[in-house]
Amino acid sequence: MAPKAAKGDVLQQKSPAEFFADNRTIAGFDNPGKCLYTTIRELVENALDAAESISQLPDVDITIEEISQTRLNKMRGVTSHDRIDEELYQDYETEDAKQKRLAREAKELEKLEKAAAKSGSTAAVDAKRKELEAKRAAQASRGEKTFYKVTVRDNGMGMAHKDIPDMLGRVLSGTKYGVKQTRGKFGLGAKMALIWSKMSTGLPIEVTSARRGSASRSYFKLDLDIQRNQPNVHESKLLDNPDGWHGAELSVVIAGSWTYYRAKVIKYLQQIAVITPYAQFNFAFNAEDEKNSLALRFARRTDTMPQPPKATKHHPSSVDLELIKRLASSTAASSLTSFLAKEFDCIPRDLAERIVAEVRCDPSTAPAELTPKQIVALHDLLHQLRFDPPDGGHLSPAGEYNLRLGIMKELRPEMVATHQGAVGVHEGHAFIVEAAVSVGGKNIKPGLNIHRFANRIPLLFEGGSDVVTRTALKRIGWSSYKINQNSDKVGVFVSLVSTKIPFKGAGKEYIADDVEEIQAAVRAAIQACCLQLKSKIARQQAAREQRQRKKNLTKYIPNVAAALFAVLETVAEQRGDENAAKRRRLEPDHALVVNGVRSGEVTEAKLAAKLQEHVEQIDVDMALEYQLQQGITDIAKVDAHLMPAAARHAYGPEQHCGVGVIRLLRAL
Ligand SMILES: Nc1ncnc2c1ncn2[C@@H]1O[C@H](COP(=O)(O)OP(=O)(O)OP(=O)(O)O)[C@@H](O)[C@H]1O
Repeated sequence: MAPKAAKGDVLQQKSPAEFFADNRTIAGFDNPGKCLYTTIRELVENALDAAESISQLPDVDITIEEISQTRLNKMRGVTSHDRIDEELYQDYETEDAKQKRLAREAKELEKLEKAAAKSGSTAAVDAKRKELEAKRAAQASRGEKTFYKVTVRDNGMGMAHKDIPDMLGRVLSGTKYGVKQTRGKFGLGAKMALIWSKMSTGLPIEVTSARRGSASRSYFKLDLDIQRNQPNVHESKLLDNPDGWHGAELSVVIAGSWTYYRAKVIKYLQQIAVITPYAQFNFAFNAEDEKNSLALRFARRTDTMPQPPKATKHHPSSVDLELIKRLASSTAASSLTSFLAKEFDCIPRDLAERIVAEVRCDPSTAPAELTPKQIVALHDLLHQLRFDPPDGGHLSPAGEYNLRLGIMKELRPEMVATHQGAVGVHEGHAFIVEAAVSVGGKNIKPGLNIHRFANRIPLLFEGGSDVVTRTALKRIGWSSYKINQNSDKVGVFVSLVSTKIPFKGAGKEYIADDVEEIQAAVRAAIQACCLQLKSKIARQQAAREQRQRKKNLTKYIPNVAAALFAVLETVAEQRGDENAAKRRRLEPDHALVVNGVRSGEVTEAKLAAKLQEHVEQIDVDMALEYQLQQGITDIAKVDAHLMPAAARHAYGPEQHCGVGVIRLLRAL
């Protein structure tokens, strides 16, 4: 007998919007701070997709306006009242508790001041004072929360007036579901921002948008009916578009935490500037208190934009039963043969005919009339056959040039190497891995600094589980490339592009480490960069060692000269002592030096100068020898011509040095 349903077990259904509202974490909307970060990120990525899809160099303006609870209440038409019963509030403190707290704080401060007097550093005292001040300010604001109006404006393709409500007010709706490399994929991001704004402030989203060449701009104020998963339009109108603007501007008011996520937001902007150096980002944080405001500009560094990604067809080895059914019912092809040739990648007509024969179907069968059994047979067959892999021509990697440029611009490393791997395939989807490894630079910590990108989105969270982090930490023998992974300032940049990135979760925060093909490609790309750096590092190390050796030798010259001169003086003074002279039979060269000391021609200063000259010579000889070892003598022999300063000139004497010959010109 089936178990009886408990009294409360009522069958319920959830709309997708309700599901994601209940499980915000899946989409990267964890706590208020993270929600602020993810909102910015989703809107910025939509802006970039929109500009790139029309081959427009992206201009993205991001503004965050801080809004106090009192101001938010005014916007919502809620009146703020004075408190009637203080004791009801979370921040209520009895007089007794307040006195105790003040005494405790004073004690803590006194202790820190005493320690500071001893150590001479007041840093800890200052930090404590700041903390107490912040606490006092929070108390004075009576636990008021802070809210943020996030506005992102772009110069992209814009949205059609009639589509805006569905695109932004219906979860799981979008234009990026095809087989194409895009930053967005799930049809969720902008709607999650709206859901969060509904949950935290109750305010709708405002959208202004225009398509290219449009005489009007669309304006919408809308929210999302979470239970029904459908847009709820508050206001819509068409405005004039006198300057022919195209793009979109979206504004949401949400709860957040700038203080805790400030660093992450800035890092995200820096990273997106690295991977999209052809975009310009203007960022402004407008605080309630002007002194806390911040403005950043990430200028465009190049007008060279990677070729935009192209939509491609499904690769036959990656399709599932449902997809075949869907394609069969929606295709314009009238026969099974043309269906296979038209709807799938890597199936030319002749192969399509052979497949149809193999599946034992009538080639003229209309795809929509395939029986469930025939579809199962076709599916099984497609997974058994051998097809050419996708060629990757539809992908749009950042390009080594852009990657290098972005890194140079943001980090200014001492050296950087880049590499783009060959096209790989995972579940029928082509992918390309690009990598860069840099050494040195500003604002970079010693050790491995790993930067991850997927479809040109920076990934900042869950790094520990990501394929790039794991590969860099565990699968690369850094020392064999003369890189010290603990003390050198190493930047590792890996960018993966594909029509399907195996993200774990809709929040797109990290890429699984369990896809062998991707793992191997990441490893190979990092290794290729390291190999390029190895010889540069070796050269740099040798030069450094040489400089150090020269420095050490030079340091001892005064002492050695003094000691040597003292010995020579002693020998010179033994002129009259016949027995001593007999005992000390001098080599002719040495006798010359001793005589020089006697005559005053050889002095301590002259000895020091000679030693210095010798050290310089060793330096030059070693440099030459090193170059010979490195086999770069040909480079040293390359002729270099300088423009004479005057039209009439004569050749001067040649100057020979260890590494080359310089012939000077004399103007006549
Ligand atoms: N700035 C914009 N310009 C033009 N179209 C936009 C813009 N923002 C959103 N859209 C449209 O709205 C759709 C839904 O956007 P949304 O952020 O919800 O999902 P997505 O970008 O498709 O996927 P994901 O959830 O992976 O980010 C997009 O597919 C796009 O067509």
